[in-house]
Amino acid sequence: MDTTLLQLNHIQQQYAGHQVLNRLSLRLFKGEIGCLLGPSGCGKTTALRCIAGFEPVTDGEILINGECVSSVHTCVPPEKRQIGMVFQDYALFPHLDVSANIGFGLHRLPRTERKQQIEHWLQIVQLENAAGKYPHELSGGQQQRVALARALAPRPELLLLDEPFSNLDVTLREHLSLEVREILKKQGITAILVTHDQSEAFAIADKIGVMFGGDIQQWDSAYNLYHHPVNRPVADFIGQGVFLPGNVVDMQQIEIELGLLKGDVPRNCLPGSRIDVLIRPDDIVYLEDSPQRAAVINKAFRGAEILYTLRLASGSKVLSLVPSHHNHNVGEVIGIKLATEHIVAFKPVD
Ligand SMILES: Nc1ncnc2c1ncn2[C@@H]1O[C@H](COP(=O)(O)OP(=O)(O)OP(=O)(O)O)[C@@H](O)[C@H]1O
Repeated sequence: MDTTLLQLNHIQQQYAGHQVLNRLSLRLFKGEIGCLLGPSGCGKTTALRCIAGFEPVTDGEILINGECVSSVHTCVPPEKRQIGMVFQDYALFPHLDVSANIGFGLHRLPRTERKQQIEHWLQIVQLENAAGKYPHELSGGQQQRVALARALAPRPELLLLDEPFSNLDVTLREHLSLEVREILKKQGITAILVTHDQSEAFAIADKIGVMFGGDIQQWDSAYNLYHHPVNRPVADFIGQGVFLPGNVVDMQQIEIELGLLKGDVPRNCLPGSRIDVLIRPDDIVYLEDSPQRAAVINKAFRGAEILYTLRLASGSKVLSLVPSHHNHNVGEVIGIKLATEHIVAFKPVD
């Protein structure tokens, strides 16, 4: 059975009367990697600071391993929470070499054991050859691996990562987030990450909480956030796509310009009513001889694929992700086919 390691129950936090966290709740199981994802200012860092114990909560409670560490009455100090932290700016000690940085939180261990632990973590983050180097002699990615090893060496119950890869370039960011996921999974570490970068969240997390206005709109796997968003703000925020107008035929069918979609129609929409249907770039496939035609109005080369922006007969625009050997020019008219597997649709906004 899954054991809950971290639980936030309706936590609230305000700065000078401004409500920053608004009854935020989540549950993270032991060994799971969670992520708070949302636009700037939605309260991600504040939530992380509350979990760490740097900020008190003004209502609700935070439990770690079933023990209340934050409530209106309690705020267990950060050093007593068995939490490790990795920050955006690495925050390494500049006057200590890599080994000493990693060993910083291990001063209570006997000297030999401390040395063994440092070697163990150097190996895990693949920095055996950089043990005697100083932070300024390392690349950004290497510095962040030292920060990770330093945070993990004292074996915290929970690791908190605040935008840990945002100072790195895109390629390294993707590579390091996969590497960090592998390390955390192998070591069975429970972690929670804060980011506004979706691809980072998708690469590293088991569960992602999409935050707006101090609350989590949906706490779910990347797959479900993309394919089954619970509301329009989540659908808009996650991935790419456009909304096309449709008509509800019955509770299993919606008619849109591109044809008939089959699947569950939201219960609050009646047959005959208007509805907005989310069409993702992977819902429109290239089909050379299709009677359904669309004009290429923009294209973005992505390597294996090209993301086309297409104009339909009605003038509506859709996106389509097409294998890049189908290379068409702006202005060309191409054949497409609708290939949705389920319906994501919402009542039109008034
Ligand atoms: N110490 C503070 N005093 C007053 N207001 C604050 C303080 N810290 C944060 N805020 C406000 O709280 C809100 C949430 O900030 P927070 O840093 O948690 O957001 P965030 O989602 O992490 O944003 P970002 O992605 O830009 O870091 C913002 O409106 C911010 O201005």
